[in-house]
Amino acid sequence: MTGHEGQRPGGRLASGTGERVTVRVPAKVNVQLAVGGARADGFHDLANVFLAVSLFDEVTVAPAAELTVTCTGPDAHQVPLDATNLAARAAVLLAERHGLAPNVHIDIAKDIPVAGGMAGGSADGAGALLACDALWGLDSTRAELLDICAELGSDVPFSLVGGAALGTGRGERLTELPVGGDFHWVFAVADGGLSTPKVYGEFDRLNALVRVPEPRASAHLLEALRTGDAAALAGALSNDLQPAALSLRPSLRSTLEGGLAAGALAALVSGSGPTTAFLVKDPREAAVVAEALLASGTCRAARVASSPAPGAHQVQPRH
Ligand SMILES: C[C@@](CO)(OP(=O)(O)O)[C@H](O)COP(=O)(O)OP(=O)(O)OC[C@H]1O[C@@H](n2ccc(N)nc2=O)[C@H](O)[C@@H]1O
Ligand SMILES: Nc1ncnc2c1ncn2[C@@H]1O[C@H](COP(=O)(O)OP(=O)(O)O)[C@@H](O)[C@H]1O
Repeated sequence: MTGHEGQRPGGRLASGTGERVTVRVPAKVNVQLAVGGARADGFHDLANVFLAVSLFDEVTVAPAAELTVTCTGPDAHQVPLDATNLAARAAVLLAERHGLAPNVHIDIAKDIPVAGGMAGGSADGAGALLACDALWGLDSTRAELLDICAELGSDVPFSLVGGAALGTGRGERLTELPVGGDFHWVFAVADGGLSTPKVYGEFDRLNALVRVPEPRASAHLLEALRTGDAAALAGALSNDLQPAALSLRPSLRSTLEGGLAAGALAALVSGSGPTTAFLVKDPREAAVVAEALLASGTCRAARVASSPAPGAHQVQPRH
């Protein structure tokens, strides 16, 4: 990995700052997303194998008269700047737990596609949490931060942890996984987002007459991650939400086919979509597949990334 200047292990407060804290947080791809039947609380039990990838948002917090949010980047217009923003919600939850007023300005430099199944909002929630914890000198434990993350959303704990992890329950209970090498990816960004609850709803509709089995992590997949074997990982990738995402957005089929025709080892929808993910052999193949995807006109952008990537971590603020 490059570009982690100023990284502080554990995301602790840079000594002597107190004015501005910046945290960088990765996107994710689900290399396996096994989905169980709908639970009474509306969620689904999962075996969710997360892999963090090297597309990052940066969340900067600074003291302010009141809680405000700004966002920059190509997708910034799609990000809510009110109290529903996951970064704002993180600041409020942490402040409440410590009897503080959440008087911070939060600036999000957004590079993760919005509503694309790459957990960009979750990344900003985890980033704001770690950044406010440092700004306010709270020194929360990892367990305290993970607890707040789980309250913010099912994917948020993984954004804090990064690397690779198996998420069980609704995806919030994490077991970190060993990864034995780098994997290379191309992500095709679609026009417009897909709503996560709608995709889970479509999964329920498509499986209404089926007995959905208990979700389980694949031993082959965990072994492929552990050994860093891209060909084996390609054979083990799976996403139970893919039929639902394709049902809601049939045009994704041609994007998946286009990337495979251009030489990707495997293709799948990322999480609830509509971003599609292509596992490739190396960075050179990544460039070839990205160019072919763009030329095909079946996606809005093609992004190259590698994994695993580190979880939320503090970096030097940009000036
Ligand atoms: C599908 C996944 C795969 O990692 O990610 P995305 O593709 O959205 O990034 C996740 O399960 C998304 O997690 P996240 O986006 O944090 O969802 P939450 O805010 O907790 O829940 C939003 C809604 O999604 C549905 N939901 C979410 C998680 C889960 N295990 N079962 C569900 O049914 C519920 O309808 C819930 O109300
Ligand atoms: N900081 C944020 N960044 C992006 N989206 C956010 C954020 N906070 C709340 N949202 C909302 O979350 C929705 C899902 O966005 P995102 O987390 O990017 O996608 P996904 O859930 O598919 O991974 C968006 O449509 C937006 O309304």
